[in-house]
Amino acid sequence: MNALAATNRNFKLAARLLGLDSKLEKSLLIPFREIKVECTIPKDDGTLASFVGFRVQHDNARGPMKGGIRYHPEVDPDEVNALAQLMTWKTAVANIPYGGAKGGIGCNPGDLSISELERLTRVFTQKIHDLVGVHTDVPAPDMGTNPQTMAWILDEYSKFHGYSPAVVTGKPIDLGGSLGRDAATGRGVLFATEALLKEYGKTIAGKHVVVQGFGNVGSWAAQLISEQGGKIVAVSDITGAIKNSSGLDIPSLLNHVKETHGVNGFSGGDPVDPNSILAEDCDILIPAALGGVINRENAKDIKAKFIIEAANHPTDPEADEILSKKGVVVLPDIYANSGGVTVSYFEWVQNIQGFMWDEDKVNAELKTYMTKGFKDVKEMCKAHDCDFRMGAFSLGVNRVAKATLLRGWEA
Ligand SMILES: NC(=O)C1=CN([C@@H]2O[C@H](COP(=O)(O)OP(=O)(O)OC[C@H]3O[C@@H](n4cnc5c(N)ncnc54)[C@H](O)[C@@H]3O)[C@@H](O)[C@H]2O)C=CC1
Ligand SMILES: O=C(O)CCC(=O)C(=O)O
Repeated sequence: MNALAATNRNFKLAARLLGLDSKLEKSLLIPFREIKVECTIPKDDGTLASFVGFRVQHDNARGPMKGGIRYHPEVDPDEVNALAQLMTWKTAVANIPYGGAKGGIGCNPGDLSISELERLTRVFTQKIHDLVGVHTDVPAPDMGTNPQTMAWILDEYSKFHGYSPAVVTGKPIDLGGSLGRDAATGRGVLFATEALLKEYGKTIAGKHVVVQGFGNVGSWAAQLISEQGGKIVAVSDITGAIKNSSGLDIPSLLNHVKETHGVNGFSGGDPVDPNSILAEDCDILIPAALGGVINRENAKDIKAKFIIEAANHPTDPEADEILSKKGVVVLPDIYANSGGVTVSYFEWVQNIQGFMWDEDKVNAELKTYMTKGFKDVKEMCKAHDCDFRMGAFSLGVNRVAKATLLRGWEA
């Protein structure tokens, strides 16, 4: 099932659980605006290269639309639509005053030089600058983008609208970025995991953990979980996969990745087939890379008792059914990876106030939001006798539906 069909399916199940009026259901499903732009740049060798960029603004009932920008060869309109919709429910689950959006450019950032990436980012920003803004739509990093990408967007946007640091989040600290944003999604994954395990009378100490994806989210999650005594027994990224059943030395692995740009070849572990990493023996599985990786083909092989969705839409609905029958507990993306957008919200608030928080305050506030989010999701699970995915979807959809009804439709 593609990402959009899967996300629509989960939304519709939640809408039924809540007994939403069918007209309201339809209006919540249709995106507010879909933008598709052509971005042509001169490459370093003087030839031209054309790319397609997207920004889907899904819903703004609860506030400015918010969500990352992804640079990846597989970016397509359906996927961006699904990811934008997920942002709407995610910001509502986190209870931060935003709607949802997502963007992307179909490109392989690894094939482009820094100056080509800068030109591409600037052309994309020129094409969308009048449709984003501090109080309309606030982009942030996602797969393949980073604080430098946000700095270029900020600079290009500011040429048209005056200096506007709050138009993007996930910026470099020197340009008004928030302390703690870099680690925030991974730290949120740690807090979510702790909250879930507590529910089962367990802690992270000694748990065997597998992480798929070792970029911003996966590497921070692995580092913070290992600092709490969790054993990271296997990790993978685009370059390969490694395992060590006594636990990988994460600080050494981080150094290796800094030097070689991938986990492949790390001497503190044995190479393993990246295609079988999800089936490695562990207590906790953390997908932190692409969507749709847990599907009807491989769900039966998963040995983890808990899956914490650090990636967006890593689990297909057909896999959800198989996992549920196996008794595997899945903590869904729209709660589990909401730490990133939550600290993006703190960054936006700091920019608007012209004030900077220290990192301890950022991390403490993040913990408060993640803990409250878990409690709210759990209450929905209890009220509707459903799993965590439906608990989170019904919580998010209900909050957006309430805001939509309060604002009304009168023209
Ligand atoms: N950056 C953020 O704040 C947030 C990111 N996410 C989600 O987390 C996931 C990861 O995002 P980031 O860490 O920001 O991206 P990133 O670009 O920093 O890292 C992506 C990682 O995935 C790996 N990867 C790519 N294809 C792979 C494959 N086929 N198998 C295994 N690994 C593969 C890459 O090598 C890299 O290690 C995405 O699904 C993203 O949407 C969710 C919430 C916030
Ligand atoms: O930090 C943000 O605004 C958005 C992060 C994001 O794209 C996500 O949560 O999937």
